[in-house]
Amino acid sequence: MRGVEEAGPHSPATPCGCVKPTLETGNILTEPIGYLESCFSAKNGTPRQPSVCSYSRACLRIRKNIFNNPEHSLMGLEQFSHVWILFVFHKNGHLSCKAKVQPPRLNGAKTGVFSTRSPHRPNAIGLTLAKLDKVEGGAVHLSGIDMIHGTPVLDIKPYIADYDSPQNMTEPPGDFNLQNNQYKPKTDSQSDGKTESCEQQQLSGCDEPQPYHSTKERPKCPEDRTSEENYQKHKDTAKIHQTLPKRGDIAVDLGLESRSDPSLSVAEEHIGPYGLEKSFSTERTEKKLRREGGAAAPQGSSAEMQPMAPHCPARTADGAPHSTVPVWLREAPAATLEVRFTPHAEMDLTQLGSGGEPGVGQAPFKYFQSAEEAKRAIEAVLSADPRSVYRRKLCQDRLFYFTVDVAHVTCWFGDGFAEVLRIKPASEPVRMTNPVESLVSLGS
Ligand SMILES: C[S@@+](CC[C@H](N)C(=O)[O-])C[C@H]1O[C@@H](n2cnc3c(N)ncnc32)[C@H](O)[C@@H]1O
Repeated sequence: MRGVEEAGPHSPATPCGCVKPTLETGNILTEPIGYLESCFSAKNGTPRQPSVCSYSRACLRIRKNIFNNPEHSLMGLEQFSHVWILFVFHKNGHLSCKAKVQPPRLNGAKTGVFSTRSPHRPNAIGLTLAKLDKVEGGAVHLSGIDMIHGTPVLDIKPYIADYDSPQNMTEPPGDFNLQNNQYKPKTDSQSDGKTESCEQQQLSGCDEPQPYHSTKERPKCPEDRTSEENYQKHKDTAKIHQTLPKRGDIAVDLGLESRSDPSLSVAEEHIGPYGLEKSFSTERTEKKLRREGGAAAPQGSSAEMQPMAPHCPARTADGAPHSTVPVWLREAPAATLEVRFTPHAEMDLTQLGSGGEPGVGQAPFKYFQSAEEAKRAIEAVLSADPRSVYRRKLCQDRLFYFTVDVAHVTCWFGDGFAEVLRIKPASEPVRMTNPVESLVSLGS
């Protein structure tokens, strides 16, 4: 394969002195196609992934300065159930980012930024798979989102399972290839004098870098290794500690809806983006529940992730390749919390849904259809524990606030639960970002 010429932002000129078009150097000046109107006003309390809360709603209106007739650009989109949303993490606060980050699920341990969904990355671009509820003129109505109000959106693309899910990828028959994570031992004559072990092939094929460090023992080939063995290996190397997970925990780990979520229809499960992992997770859930617990990163440590046995993908029953995730994502320590509402908070919510105190005329919810729906959304957000690792460890007894739709929620966290204390009308309406401020230059 031909190497890609390095033409960074500081070398826009060709050897002959011509200036290369910026697209060729990878520098683009983006112009948001619209600014998201979201039920979440701030980062606090916004789900970490779209799968956390199926009631989280948003609307995106295509701007007229992108297309004179925004509705033309959305023609045909209504035929899709899900869309990819590419957006800018405009509220990151700073442009800097680190090569290693501490994702909340790792409870303080570090891993490479590109193996996470951290908002703090070289180009502050987010990618969310949202449910497309409705296309209305030049606007799209979405649910299951994890972006805050005012988020500049760069693009919408339809989710197409045939293209976007490894389950649906076709492969050359009977051949080893790097995409399918299958190990086929090389003969000596093939090996070129270099050691290309199962582990290397596995590494090249897997989504996540999870090297073995032992050179003495040739690791089992992916298809030989059971997930139980993977777990054992991880347990040995990462000095994990065990906690008994709840069912919902696994769902959140893998970006799944909770099974108790009544909005999850069979059709969505079937065609949805996480269908593959769902069957996968059910099996793992059972295994996980059978044994005593899951792995956890060392509590309170800021250690780097220890090398661990990859979760090696096998294949689905019909022979399609699985996707692979690292053990820390499915065995992470963050548990699903039980969510309670005080009688006072229940009352607040009912009042809010009915338009506020009698005579005050407070507008009811803008995004939720009922107080019941708002309650479910609050439950979903809190059960996934939205606190940062810092807050979880050092400010455990502090009150936690967040705003969803017109509800300003006050709660506190105890051992394994979150309790909603008050729900008041949000005092400040969310202000839209000035579009001019949101022009983002990428790659410079
Ligand atoms: C972990 S990111 C994941 C986003 C996306 N699903 C992805 O994988 O790229 C989601 C978190 O980003 C934060 N966030 C959402 N919108 C943001 C914005 N416009 N600017 C900065 N941070 C944002 C919220 O705290 C939210 O919990």
